Amino acid sequence: MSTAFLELKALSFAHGGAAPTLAGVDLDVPRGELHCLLGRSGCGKTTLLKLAAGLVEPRSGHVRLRGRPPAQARADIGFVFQSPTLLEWHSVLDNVLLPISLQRRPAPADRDRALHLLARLGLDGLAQRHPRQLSGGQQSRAALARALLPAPPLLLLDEPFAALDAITREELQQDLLRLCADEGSTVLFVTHDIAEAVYLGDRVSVMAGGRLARTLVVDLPRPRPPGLRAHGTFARAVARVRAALEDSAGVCA
Ligand SMILES: Nc1ncnc2c1ncn2[C@@H]1O[C@H](COP(=O)(O)OP(=O)(O)OP(=O)(O)O)[C@@H](O)[C@H]1O
Repeated sequence: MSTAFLELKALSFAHGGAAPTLAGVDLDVPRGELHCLLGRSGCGKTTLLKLAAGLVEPRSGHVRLRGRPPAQARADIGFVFQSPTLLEWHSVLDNVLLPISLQRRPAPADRDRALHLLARLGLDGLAQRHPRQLSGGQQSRAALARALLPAPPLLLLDEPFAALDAITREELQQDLLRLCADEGSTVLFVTHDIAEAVYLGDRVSVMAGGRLARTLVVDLPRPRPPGLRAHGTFARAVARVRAALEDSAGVCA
């Protein structure tokens, strides 16, 4: 019996009649883990997240979230895909409340939680603005607040900070770690940034050519101490993951 919270088993997928995009992917993510996926462009990371979210069906193999297929566990999954979109005609607060208001009328407690998350993500005072009145980084924060609002047990994040400057990105990485620790979320996080994967991840999986080439444990303290990025242990962890990524390069088409 598997103890995985999220289980991907012998997962294969192809877009239309094309060659497999994913082939034989096995991954067990335990509850509370922040698991990063790294890999060259086109190796299948987004496709893997879509399978985990139940947005597409595998050709073979299966996904289970606490033993259930994702289609039966939608309420337990929050996601932020690349270039998160907010609804232009809604306020920031209403955008954050969207996962609730799609199901029922938000209660005062939902509103309080939305405002709390916005404040935690540095957006106090912007709740009544419209998305076009926010910077790109603020929009990313609002999209993250929206994904976190229902306190989903599983968060699927596809390069959510890719468009941001380095400092905003580091702030959001810290916010994400704090919020996930508080909420007990399990996270599958796609990134191209090796340092980001090492800073965030309990483990990092390297994808290549539609397969998981290697999974490495990140042996750094939790919570991440201040100044960690300047420390030799961090540089060594980054170098180890970089070497795994370079080793996998020959596998990637
Ligand atoms: N809708 C689609 N129809 C056909 N092929 C697709 C479709 N979406 C993705 N692909 C192909 O599937 C492969 C994997 O795409 P995917 O988006 O999963 O890669 P990725 O690793 O997330 O890439 P990136 O890092 O550039 O976002 C690519 O070769 C891509 O061209």
